[in-house]
Amino acid sequence: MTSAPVVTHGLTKRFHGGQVAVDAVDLEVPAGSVFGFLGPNGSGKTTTIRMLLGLIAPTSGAVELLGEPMPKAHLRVLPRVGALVEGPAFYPFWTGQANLLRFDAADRTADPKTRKARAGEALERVGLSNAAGKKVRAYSLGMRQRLAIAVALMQRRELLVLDEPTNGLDPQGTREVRHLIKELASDGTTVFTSTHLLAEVEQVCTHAAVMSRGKLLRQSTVEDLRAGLRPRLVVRTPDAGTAAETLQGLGVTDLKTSGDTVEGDPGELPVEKFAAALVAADVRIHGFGLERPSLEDAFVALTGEGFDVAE
Ligand SMILES: Nc1ncnc2c1ncn2[C@@H]1O[C@H](COP(=O)(O)OP(=O)(O)OP(=O)(O)O)[C@@H](O)[C@H]1O
Repeated sequence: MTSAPVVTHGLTKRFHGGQVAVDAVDLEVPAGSVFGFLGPNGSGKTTTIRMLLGLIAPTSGAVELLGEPMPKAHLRVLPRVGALVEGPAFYPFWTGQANLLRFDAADRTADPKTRKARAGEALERVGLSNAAGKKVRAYSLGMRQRLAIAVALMQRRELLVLDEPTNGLDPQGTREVRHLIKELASDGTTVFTSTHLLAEVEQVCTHAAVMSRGKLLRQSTVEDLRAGLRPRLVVRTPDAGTAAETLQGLGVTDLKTSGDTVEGDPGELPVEKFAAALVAADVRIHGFGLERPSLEDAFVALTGEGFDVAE
């Protein structure tokens, strides 16, 4: 059995001034997963990632990366981990390839004899082979971010830790980076990526952990995150008032009406009976169906707040 590449026990960070940024977090990231570390701005994601990588010390708790204790084993562990925490600063007037070679030259664990070949491979993996000889100044934002990921890929990595890798990118750049993450994961690398975007988790991740105000609320497969919520019955009709009354009479709970839409929790009731009952009550039906809850619904159910509410 392979042990989980990232494990934390009661990981806590209290900054000077008493603020608890990360509060007793127990993470377990399965091998081979694309793990979305999800939470609004300020929920403690970056602070957690910095502790995982040994960039700051926890106030209490423990971190294991690739089965080894951090930061104690950092010399053995970190060469097996590619990280993108704060984007590396590139020289704009140097080519992408020259920038990669420079970062590798600063890495004492890197073999200078294989440097050029490794840079070529990393550029290939992020889809920048054709732009290797272009100055970084001429790169789009997406290309720069892919180059930053190439820095992390200069050596073979078992684990990639990415802090908001699509932050600040335009839609095209975002698509490029999401595609790249999926591709990296498809050859077995575990990817741990933080994000404040639910869509990113839906599109890219197999697993997710939800952070809110420093606490880890839930971690599971993305599928199970949604599965906790029942589908909602949604009816679109110009006769919303009568529809709501009829559905209530049939036992639908948690009914909400907004404009021409009535929705509610059908529980275990047979849905096929509802349409007939609505028609019998002279309700004109423009739309009728069961809607699968979104990840956003799951998030709101977990935290009791909208996703964009930061603090
Ligand atoms: N060096 C620091 N000193 C004091 N407080 C800090 C420090 N770094 C972070 N914090 C606070 O800790 C909390 C968590 O911040 P953190 O950056 O980990 O959140 P985040 O989820 O990564 O959000 P963002 O996406 O905005 O970076 C915030 O309230 C932040 O203001």
